[in-house]
Amino acid sequence: MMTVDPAELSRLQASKTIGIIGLGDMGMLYARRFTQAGWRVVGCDKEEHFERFKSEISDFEVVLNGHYVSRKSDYTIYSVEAENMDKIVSMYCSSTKVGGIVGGQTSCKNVEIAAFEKYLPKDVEIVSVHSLHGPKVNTTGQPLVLIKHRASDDSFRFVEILMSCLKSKIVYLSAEEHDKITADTQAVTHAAFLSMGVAWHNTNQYPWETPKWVGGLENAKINISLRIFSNKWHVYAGLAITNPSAHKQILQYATSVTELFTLMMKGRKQELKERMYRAKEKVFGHLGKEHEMLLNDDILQQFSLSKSPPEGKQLNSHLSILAIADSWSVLGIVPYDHNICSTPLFRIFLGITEYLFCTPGLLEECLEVGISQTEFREDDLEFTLAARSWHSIISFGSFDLYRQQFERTQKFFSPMLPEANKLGNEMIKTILERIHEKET
Ligand SMILES: NC(=O)C1=CN([C@@H]2O[C@H](COP(=O)(O)OP(=O)(O)OC[C@H]3O[C@@H](n4cnc5c(N)ncnc54)[C@H](OP(=O)(O)O)[C@@H]3O)[C@@H](O)[C@H]2O)C=CC1
Ligand SMILES: O=C(O)C(=O)Cc1ccc(O)cc1
Repeated sequence: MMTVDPAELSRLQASKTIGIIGLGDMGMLYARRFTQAGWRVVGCDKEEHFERFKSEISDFEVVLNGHYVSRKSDYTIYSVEAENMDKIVSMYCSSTKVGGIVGGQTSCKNVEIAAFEKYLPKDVEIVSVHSLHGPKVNTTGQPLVLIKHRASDDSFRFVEILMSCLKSKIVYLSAEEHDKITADTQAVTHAAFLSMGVAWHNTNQYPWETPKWVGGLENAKINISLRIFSNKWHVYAGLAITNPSAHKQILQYATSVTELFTLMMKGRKQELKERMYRAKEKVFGHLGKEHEMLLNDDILQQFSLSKSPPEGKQLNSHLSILAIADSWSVLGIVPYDHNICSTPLFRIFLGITEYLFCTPGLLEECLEVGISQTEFREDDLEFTLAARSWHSIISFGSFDLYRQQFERTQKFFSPMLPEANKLGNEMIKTILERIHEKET
């Protein structure tokens, strides 16, 4: 954690105003936390929401639109949908205070920085941010990326001091580095869990009601998938569609799923084994004997959505997990290198993959099931189709199709989403505490 001189903090808080454009989940989180820490905050949402926000919010100033925010603020953060970033920046940027600083919270920096460079007056500085967690996660200790794109050291220091109230772990990156890492971590993780959800939907199963999806690994898959479907579609669409590096990762994931499923169907056991052992060596080969695994089946066992979880476990090919290790292997990604900059969902995906590959005998068991049992063929086929369909939608850049596919499955799961969210929060809290213990 950085140290902040109290006198410097008081001087900045007395002289600077922080602006937030977009008072949705993340914008509101920032506005509230900055206000509570003693900063002067001014925010806005869409003009049509002004009266509602004005009557509901009393702890910071709410104004009609982004022009009023920009004129007053020394640091303005755009916290809006990625799809509309270019349009919204073009609307308000010319009102930015002379000599001010501007940044954004969007999950991919490619479009955000391009919009700032295109529309902002040259005297305006650019420092962008990205909190690598959802709005309901405790910010303490979570990664927060800071991007000093066009700014003096003093201006950057001001943003660092402002952000210190979140008690997050600051990670310093360029916009390009940020997008490359988040493509490797977030985008492909979401693609996997979105595909699980669509596959369950297309086979008309609520997995917590089916005796097939039993045990800790299955609980993690179900809870994360439903957690994603309980969020807003635009968050996931934006970070996948607007990030060119993400397209490559998601294509590789869909290709790995297809190729592994084909080997299973054809019964090409030796080829499948060699490929997965190669992936194991490339992704997990560097872990020493003393490496303590983050997750195991027992820890995850307690987080079942089922009212009376069946005993024992059902063997599964775990195609979705085999395919992520294969993708990392083919693309030469060592996921542990990204731990410093990872989201809770990515850490869990890595944790369950590590568990499957590093528990003696478990990988062999999965490969055997994949080759010789037909119990999961239909599910694996639907999963393959879903992974390929998400890849098509993302590579065509269609926000509209993304929304349709997402909301269709969201509706299917809607009766269970509140409960799944509660359980998912508990599961994430437990796992984050475990990560914290391991790190300290
Ligand atoms: N949710 C998450 O887990 C995380 C999200 N992010 C990123 O942060 C950004 C915001 O996400 P999040 O808060 O979740 O999304 P929300 O949809 O909750 O918030 C966006 C807000 O911006 C408003 N808005 C749209 N246009 C304007 C405008 N012209 N002027 C002012 N406000 C406007 C929206 O109104 P309306 O709803 O009416 O369109 C909405 O209230 C996104 O780019 C997302 O990718 C980053 C980290 C985590
Ligand atoms: O942890 C995840 O991957 C999430 O789903 C929450 C999330 C969504 C978007 C972001 O830009 C950062 C975090």
